[in-house]
Amino acid sequence: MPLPATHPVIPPRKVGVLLINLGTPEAPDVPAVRRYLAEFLSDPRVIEIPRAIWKPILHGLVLRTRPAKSAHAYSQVWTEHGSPLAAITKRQSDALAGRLGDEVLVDWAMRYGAPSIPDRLTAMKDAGCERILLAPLYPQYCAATTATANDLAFATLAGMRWQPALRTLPPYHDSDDYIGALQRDIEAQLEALDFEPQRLLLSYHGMPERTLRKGDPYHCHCRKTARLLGDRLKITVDTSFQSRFGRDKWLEPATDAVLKAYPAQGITRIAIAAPGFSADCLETIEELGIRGKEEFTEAGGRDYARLDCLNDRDQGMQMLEAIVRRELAGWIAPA
Ligand SMILES: C=CC1=C(C)c2cc3[nH]c(cc4nc(cc5[nH]c(cc1n2)c(C)c5CCC(=O)O)C(CCC(=O)O)=C4C)c(C)c3C=C
Ligand SMILES: [Fe+2]
Ligand SMILES: [Fe+2]
Repeated sequence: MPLPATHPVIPPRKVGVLLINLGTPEAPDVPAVRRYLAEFLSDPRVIEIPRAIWKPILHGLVLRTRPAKSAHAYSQVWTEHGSPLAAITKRQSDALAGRLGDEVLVDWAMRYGAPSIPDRLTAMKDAGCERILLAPLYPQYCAATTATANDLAFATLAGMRWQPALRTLPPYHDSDDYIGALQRDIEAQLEALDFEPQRLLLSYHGMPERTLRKGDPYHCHCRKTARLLGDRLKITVDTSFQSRFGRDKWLEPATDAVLKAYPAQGITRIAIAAPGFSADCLETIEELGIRGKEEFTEAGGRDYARLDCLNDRDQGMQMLEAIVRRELAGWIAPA
């Protein structure tokens, strides 16, 4: 029997995968960075201070001073395709779409800024995705990253009449696919260097130390990744935490302190990698690649190499395909 003319069009059923990363400003200038920081630093999952205390600090101090400093940093890493974080996440999404084939619609979104999670989730549902895997690209679980991305996706569904079924990608900090990809990729990058590093420093994004006491597994996940990777690599591995923000005590040791202390211990040739970042971004290219190198060489270090993240290179995409296919089991045919 034909449908009545008033019946809405129902698109053919699809499975969707939404890759999610943190977010980045739309331009390396002060107004765009201020907009980005205002959204990011207003998230109570990121700054866990009572709003009545934090809001005046954010608007009266942080958003008046930090945007200029950060915009200068962003201008040093900006590319013809825009922010490295957004450009690489888009390439990962395109490459994963090619690997998964027509059965799966792959898209990408940012937790802060554009393209937004509500916008992309709504577009996926409109395109017929009745089942969607949310894939926040953070190997180590953290409430300030994984949970807030999932929160916003769930909040988006709260406004939908016909909700898609959702799955979320679990942390993959100890998965064989991830550790193996890092091992092979790091070994290849070390091999290509024109010097032999005495140490490999694994630098993770820091978090306030109290989040560990409150039960966030992030610290333990970072340590486990480092242990599993260290067991497989021939080089001695150290671990540190970067990007301290504010006055509270953060996870230690701090990356800048480790870099400054190495030369006095006779360690003057090092490589540094950031396995917690699935894509290179401000924190890896500028903080580790530019500032970290200055700190190390000013303290007497001689040779310094920043290794790239897995990004959309073969090892990274093989790993992403494997962990995504595992979570899609029962939704798509096995490869
Ligand atoms: C209290 C503040 C912050 C917490 C907590 C935090 C956790 C956290 N962040 C990442 C990943 C990224 N952070 C990036 C930039 C960035 N982070 C903070 C602050 C906190 N992060 C700020 C203020 C900024 C902006 C830049 C600056 O002003 O310094 C980025 C890079 C974004 C880009 O555009 O390139 C990433 C990625 C993780 C994984 C994490 C907790 C585990
Ligand atoms: Fe951060
Ligand atoms: Fe721990």
